[in-house]
Amino acid sequence: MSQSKPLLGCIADDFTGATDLANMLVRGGMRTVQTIGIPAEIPSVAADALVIALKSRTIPAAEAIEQSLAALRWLQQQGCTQFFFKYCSTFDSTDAGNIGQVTDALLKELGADFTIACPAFPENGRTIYRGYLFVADALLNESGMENHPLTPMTDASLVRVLQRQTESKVGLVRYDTVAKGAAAIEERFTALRGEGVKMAITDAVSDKDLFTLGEACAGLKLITGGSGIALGLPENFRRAGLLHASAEAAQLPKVNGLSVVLAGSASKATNAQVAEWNAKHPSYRIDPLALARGEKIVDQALAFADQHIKQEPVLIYATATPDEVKAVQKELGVAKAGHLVEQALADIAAGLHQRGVRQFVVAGGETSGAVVQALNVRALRIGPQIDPGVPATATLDAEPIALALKSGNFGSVDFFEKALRYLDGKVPA
Ligand SMILES: Nc1ncnc2c1ncn2[C@@H]1O[C@H](COP(=O)(O)OP(=O)(O)OP(=O)(O)O)[C@@H](O)[C@H]1O
Ligand SMILES: O=C(O)[C@@H](O)C(=O)CO
Repeated sequence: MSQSKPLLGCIADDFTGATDLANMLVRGGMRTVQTIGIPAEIPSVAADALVIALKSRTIPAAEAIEQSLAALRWLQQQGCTQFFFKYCSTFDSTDAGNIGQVTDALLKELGADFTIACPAFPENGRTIYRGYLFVADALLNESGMENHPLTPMTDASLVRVLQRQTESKVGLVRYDTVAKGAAAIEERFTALRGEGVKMAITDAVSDKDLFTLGEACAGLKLITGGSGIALGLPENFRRAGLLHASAEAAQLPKVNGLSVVLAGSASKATNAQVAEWNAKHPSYRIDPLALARGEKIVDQALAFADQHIKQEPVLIYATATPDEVKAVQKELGVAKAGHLVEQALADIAAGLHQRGVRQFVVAGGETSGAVVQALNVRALRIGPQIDPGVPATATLDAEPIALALKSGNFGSVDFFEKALRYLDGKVPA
């Protein structure tokens, strides 16, 4: 893999989340490689951190545990000494899992008795106070996340949400402790351990809090959370003399080819980005009910792309308002609707690749998972940040594909156009 062994081994429960975390680690000076699932062969580039992207957020808990443990064992074999379980900054999960269940399994496998759960990502408006998660000015359950197609978040108390997913005791490190600094946080960890707490939600309202928390986590075998809590981790390795300054900036190879945008996210931000694109550029809308009726939607979408892509990029999307999504789900069921749309976008991505498309902007974590699997992507090099939480990436193949995998609620309203510029190598100085 590299002259030196990787330090941090990360398991992400979806693909956009994985690039979000990888982006954060790269910004912190860690050379980072992201693999799609457990790689069959070891990537041949040097890395201080490895991020394994799973698609385990919404699968049955037993399968998520099995996949996460397999990923952990592979990371241990590569020499990683600290481990990170990355999930969504909006704590996307249901009572059936998988955050609590997977955390329990990872702790047990590592022989560890305590970890934190910190999805805070202030740069993207996610803050935690007294255990309650806010998205910008709204509590999680009033932020639009209560309408998520797969993981509706209807309770903002993360202690309660996590407690429903585990038999282990869940605790809280409150903001007043975090504000006192790393030593006070570590004391609180010890006290919580004494009370039998295995997982503690940690308050954090700013990047400064995340740096402090990161420092306090230096001795933990396992850290769990969003990408924000990774902010402070590179410094721990530097302080220990294990991470050295690297001249390798977040550089990507130039990827030539046609470009498209695929959106299977129904999140608020994606809805706004789709509307912005539609005002100026061509797009094709996938109707999930037509898919369910067996209409040849994939062929129609590809035929539409054929009319445009040699002149300009197109958007192909299933993105819809919460009411429209609910109506489709009522008719088809949540899982079937999600799967039909993901499969269609995956088939469309494969068809577009055959037509010479090499630059893909993809919106939605589940959607990105389906698309990168269809494109046979095995590992990604992480490039410059497009917007907070979303880097430009390129596959590690001889003939690379450029990808921007956008989490549903990330990115400015003009994200699609901006991302296409980045994938084309037009990065502002
Ligand atoms: N019009 C629609 N009707 C029903 N389901 C849809 C529709 N559009 C998209 N979906 C499904 O909704 C789910 C959206 O999940 P996805 O993870 O891709 O986006 P997201 O949740 O916004 O992103 P993230 O997980 O990064 O926050 C997918 O399973 C997708 O297939
Ligand atoms: O943490 C986030 O919000 C994202 O990286 C993500 O996981 C959304 O799917």
